[in-house]
Amino acid sequence: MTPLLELDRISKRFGGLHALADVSFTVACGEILGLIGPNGAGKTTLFNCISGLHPPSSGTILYAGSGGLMRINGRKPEQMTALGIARTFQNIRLFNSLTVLDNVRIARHCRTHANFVRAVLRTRFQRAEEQAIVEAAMERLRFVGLAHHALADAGNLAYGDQRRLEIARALATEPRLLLLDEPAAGMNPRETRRLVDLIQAIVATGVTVILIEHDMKLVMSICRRLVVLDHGTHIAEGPPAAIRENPRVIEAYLGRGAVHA
Ligand SMILES: Nc1ncnc2c1ncn2[C@@H]1O[C@H](COP(=O)(O)OP(=O)(O)OP(=O)(O)O)[C@@H](O)[C@H]1O
Repeated sequence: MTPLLELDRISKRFGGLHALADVSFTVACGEILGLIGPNGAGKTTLFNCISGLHPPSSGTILYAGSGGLMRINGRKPEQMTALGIARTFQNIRLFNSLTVLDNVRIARHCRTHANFVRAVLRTRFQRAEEQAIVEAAMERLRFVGLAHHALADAGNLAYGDQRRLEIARALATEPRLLLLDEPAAGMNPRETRRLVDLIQAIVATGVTVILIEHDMKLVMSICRRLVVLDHGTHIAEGPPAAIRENPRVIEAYLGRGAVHA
């Protein structure tokens, strides 16, 4: 397997709380890796470390760049985005009063060369680039099935559509690694089925995905490999069938005694 991301003994402390303790695992190029664990296990904290929102307290994050694996600890979120790491959030973070198209256009700006002077002067370069941004944004909206809502306010979209808009926005940054934080939360079964198709279509384009999800049916069906966290520690890793039978995982989810019940 060719590694895209390697986490080596990542720890994160908030005061006296060890949200993550020595978490290590590797993500291969092109896979959908499921990251699961009970509430408070440290899953979102790990996404925050990888995406630069909260740098780890210790440990190393390695990411495959053009010259091989490089250490990316401590880079800011916009630098992580420029490296090709994009994410969605557990609580949807859209600009509700902007249109669906504008939400994606804003994200797209990280891949452009616009600057203040060009913007004020409205140079031909600037106008051409703006046009390219709109086209690229529309392409992402078509990809997630939201092109027909392009001019609607984001806040007026149905819940499942808002989640897919978040994904379109992340895709607009041209990621190599996409971190999806509970994308199926609050979705009905039909929306969840569409989400599964969408995630598979994203991976088919060459993007690697790490998926945090509490919907076990979804995770087990879409991921060939799972990593399980509990109380900030890595307790298991492997294919869904083995994880389902793993006594430490059963205990983490159901409590002591469940293993022998
Ligand atoms: N910014 C923060 N400041 C202090 N404590 C935090 C912060 N972020 C997370 N925590 C704590 O770290 C622990 C791990 O939280 P985290 O949100 O990463 O868990 P999770 O596995 O994503 O949970 P859930 O499945 O409920 O979303 C929790 O005890 C949480 O309260």
